[in-house]
Amino acid sequence: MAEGIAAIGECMLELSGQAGSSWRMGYAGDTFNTLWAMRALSPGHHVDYVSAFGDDPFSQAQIAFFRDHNIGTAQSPVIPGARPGLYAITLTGAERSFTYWRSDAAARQLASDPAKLEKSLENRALVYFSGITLAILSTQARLTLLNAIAAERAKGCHIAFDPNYRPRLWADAAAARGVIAEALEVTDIALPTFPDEEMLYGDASPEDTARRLERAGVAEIVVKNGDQPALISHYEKLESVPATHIAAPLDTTGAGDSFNGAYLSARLLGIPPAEAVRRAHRVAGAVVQVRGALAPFDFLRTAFDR
Ligand SMILES: O=C(O)C(=O)C[C@H](O)[C@H](O)COP(=O)(O)O
Repeated sequence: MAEGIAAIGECMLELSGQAGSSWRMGYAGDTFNTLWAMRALSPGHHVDYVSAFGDDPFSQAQIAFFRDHNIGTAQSPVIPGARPGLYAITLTGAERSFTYWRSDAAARQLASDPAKLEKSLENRALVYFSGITLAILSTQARLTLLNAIAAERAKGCHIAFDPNYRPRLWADAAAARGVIAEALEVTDIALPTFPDEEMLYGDASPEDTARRLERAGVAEIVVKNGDQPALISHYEKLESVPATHIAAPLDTTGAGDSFNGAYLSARLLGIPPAEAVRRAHRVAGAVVQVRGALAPFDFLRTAFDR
C-alpha cells in the first residue's frame, strides 16, 4: 500500500526574529513548512522532502536537521559545489515580508535527474508541491517535474498544490498563470490563498477563486484568507469555515503552509473537509505565535487534536 508522503521544492536557510539584536537561523521554505506539519501530524506515514542539495556545511547541516526529525530526502541529488538559498523575515507588526538570496540555490536542480525524481515520488499516498516549486525551475525542469507528478497520479496517488504566488520569482504574471494552469491539470486538492489569487487573477471574492479552480477541473479546493473564513469547494459544494482568532500574533510566516499540512494530514486520516479546515485553522493559529516558519511538533499536535 502506498503510504509515503512527499513534498517537492526548496528549503532555504531562514533568518528570523530581527526584533532583538541577533538573527536566529533556521530552515524553511513553503513546501518544507507544509511537510514539517505533516511530519508532526501524520505519524503513520514515511515522509520525504524531494529537492536538490549542495555539499557545503550548511547543506549538510540542513540534511542532518531533516534526518533528526525523521524526514528523508528520497533520491534527491546532492550537487557538488552547490549550496542552499537564504531568506530573511522582516516584520511589520506580525505581518511578514521576505528578502531572498536564492537565485543560484541547489534546489533549482531538483529535476536534473528525471529517473531519480520519478523514483523519489514512487509509492506515495500524497505528493505536495507549489507555485514556488515551479517558479524556481527552468521550462524543461518544470516539464520533467509535471510529467513525474502525472505518472504518480496515474497510479492513484493524490496530488495537492498551493499556487503560492510570489511575483518576484516570475518573469511576469502571464508566465505564472500559464504554468499554474498546467499544475492544476494534475491537481486533486488545491490550497490557494485569496489575496494571492486576487493579485494574479483579479478574483473579486474567495467564491470567484473557488469557481475558477472548479472550472480548471479541481475536485477539492480550500481558499484560505488569513484571519477571514476559509472557503471549501468539495465536488462543487461550497462551505465557509471561520478562522481561529489569535489575540496577539507574533509572526505570520508559515501560517498558510502549516494550514496546508494540517488540512492534508486530517484528510489522510479520513476527516471530512470542514473539520479538517477547523483543525488547520487551529494549527495556523499556533504557528503565528512563534517566530519563523516552523513550530515545535508538540505545539502543532496539541493545536490539531484539541
Ligand atoms: O517565500 C518563500 O519562497 C518561502 O518559502 C519562505 C516562507 O517560508 C514561506 O513562503 C512562508 O509562507 P506563508 O505560509 O505564506 O507565510
